[in-house]
Amino acid sequence: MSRKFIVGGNWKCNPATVREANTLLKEWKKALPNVDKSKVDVVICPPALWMSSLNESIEALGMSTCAQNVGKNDAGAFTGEWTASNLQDINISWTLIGHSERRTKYGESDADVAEKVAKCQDAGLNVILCIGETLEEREGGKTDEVNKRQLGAVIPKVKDWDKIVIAYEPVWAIGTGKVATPDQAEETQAAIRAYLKEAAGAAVADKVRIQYGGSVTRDNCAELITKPNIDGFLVGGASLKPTFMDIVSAVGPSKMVEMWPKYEEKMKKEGCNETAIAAFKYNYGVLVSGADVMIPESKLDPVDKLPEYEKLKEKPDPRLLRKTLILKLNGGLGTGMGLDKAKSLLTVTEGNSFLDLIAKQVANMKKSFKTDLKFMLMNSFSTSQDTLDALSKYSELGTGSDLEFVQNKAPKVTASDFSPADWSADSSHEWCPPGHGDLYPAMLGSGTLEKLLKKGFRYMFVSNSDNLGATMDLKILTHFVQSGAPFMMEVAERTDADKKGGHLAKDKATGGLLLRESAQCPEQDEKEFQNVGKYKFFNTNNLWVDLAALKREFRKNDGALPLPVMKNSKTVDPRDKASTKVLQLETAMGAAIQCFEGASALVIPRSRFAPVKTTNDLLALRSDAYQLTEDFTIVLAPERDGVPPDVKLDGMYKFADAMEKLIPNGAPSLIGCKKLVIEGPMTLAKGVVFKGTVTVKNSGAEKELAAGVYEDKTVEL
Ligand SMILES: O=C(CO)COP(=O)(O)O
Repeated sequence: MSRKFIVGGNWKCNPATVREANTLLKEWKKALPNVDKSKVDVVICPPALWMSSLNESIEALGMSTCAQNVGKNDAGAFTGEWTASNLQDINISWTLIGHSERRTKYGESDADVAEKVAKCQDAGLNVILCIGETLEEREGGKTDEVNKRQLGAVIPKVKDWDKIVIAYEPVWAIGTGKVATPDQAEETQAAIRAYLKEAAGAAVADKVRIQYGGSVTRDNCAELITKPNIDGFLVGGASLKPTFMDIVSAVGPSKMVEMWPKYEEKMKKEGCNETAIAAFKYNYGVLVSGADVMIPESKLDPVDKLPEYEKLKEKPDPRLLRKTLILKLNGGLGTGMGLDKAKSLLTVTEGNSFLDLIAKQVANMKKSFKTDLKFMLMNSFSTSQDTLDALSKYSELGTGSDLEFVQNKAPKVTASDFSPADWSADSSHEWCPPGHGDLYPAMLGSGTLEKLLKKGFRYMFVSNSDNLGATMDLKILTHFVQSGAPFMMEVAERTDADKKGGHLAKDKATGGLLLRESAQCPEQDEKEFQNVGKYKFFNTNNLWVDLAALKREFRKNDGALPLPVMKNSKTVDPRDKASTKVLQLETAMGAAIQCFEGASALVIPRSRFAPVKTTNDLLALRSDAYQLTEDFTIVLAPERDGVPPDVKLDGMYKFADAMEKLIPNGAPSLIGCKKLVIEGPMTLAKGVVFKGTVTVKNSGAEKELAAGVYEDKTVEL
């Protein structure tokens, strides 16, 4: 049977004045003018003194007023008490009974609670009966026993079960910010229902609603409410905020309840594993909860000092290499550069693709460290085959599941109603890769994490395959391991050119490190976001992860890492702008820094960060401004003094094949070039040398720029 949801707001002895209470009700009215009573009951428990005066406004919102307590007595000489009938008399038809604060702070026994319930039954009052175990009891394995005892005392007094709601509130979760995990709450509430069945019969067990209470917020409610034995919430602290209405909305006409079964079925049919499903469910839950993904300035402190690569003192320990995996993220298609295959197949320099260079780097590292380094790739469903083919000539790298694991797929979400996107013309368009934050669930779900740990691997160095500066560095590995940090991010100093990208910061509340991406910055804080003097560091996506700590985090969070979720608006068929609007839910792997307590960061030289995002980067890389070293890394020529040339190609060269046509004879010399701007159709002859700041323009038909030295000038062809 389906039970109607019920959400309670237990204000306890708050707020300070009745005026504030009225203001809160007005805020709620703005946020959600009227609750859909057919879907959810909402009861509000103000301090007793205000019940009468607030009742009308509460009812006007489609909610009911609920007392926080009631006497076990009838009318008479009971100073300070009120009776169940008194409540009925002032049109209050609900009360809480047995809240843990009444039990622990005012000595209410199971017998007192039972007597109160009996009085309410006689008066026809609805009761929310609160039960739950203390931390000590949970840790002593007594959770179910305590709940049974508290509930068992009441069962003989109940004649009308329609007037009873149970609120399971683990005492350790009340007001602590420590919410029970959805699985913990579900497991306990299922046991409560099983006991009800045993003691009061199947019909009762089936219809009685069981709320969960204890640090419920709008951020965690969407996930909890998907559990079959959680029929709503009893909310304390979060019910004193305007955003309490987000909890009501998440529970009432819940998209999660309505849509999740469809997603689950779709993902199962597609063969997605449990971890992939759990990861998407978390992301979808965040979407439908309407949780605020913004990180305002007021919540942040800047990070001023960090350890620096040049100052590391640890003595490099080569033994650690045998416990370390080098992982390259290779899920990206080079769509931005007009490719429909893995971006890493692009030729970078001297006939080598990114993959060739990576393979040669690894072979070289094995030689120089005299160790058999473990190397793997995370591919996506669209890059796997091409990549394995391209790497087959480097058999010493490994093959099959020893060489790769494949990123998960996630369903696209219809933007208008959050239903699973449907595109029968080509159902492959209904799926998308869920961002590189999927690294963690993909490692877990593919069994790779477990396999590596079993084989004695403990650490992972992960970087993007288009960052050829990201090589294994024993000094960094040793520093990471000896620091004992579970997670470490290589960061570089932001310059004006990086001000639009994300930055590292400290969470004011916890002191922990986090990343703020531009999509997470409220508009009014944009100036501070771009202040590179204040927020000095950016994430290079070269990350170091303790695999044992990763496994612990998964365990702690029910098999999903709670990474910030980004909504990417697209059309279901990316090439058909008129097709259905969809949202792609993505996470970023660097954001995991906030999930690990004690995570750290290291400032590295720019040479470890040389990504190729555009054909501008590619042209520069192909030129003599960069050199290919003996260990197959690409570094800036020493003459450049650490500063890459600033190349701005016309939009017509955005795609790699167009850029190839611009330089049919190879890249021009850029070793002495500060800035190069190319505008209009042209080709560069063999032997073109740019120096200083040069602009080349052509507005007519394609022309060739003749060989020669061009220095600090604008050339019109
Ligand atoms: O006691 C509670 C509700 O009755 C829960 O309080 P919190 O939501 O503040 O943890």
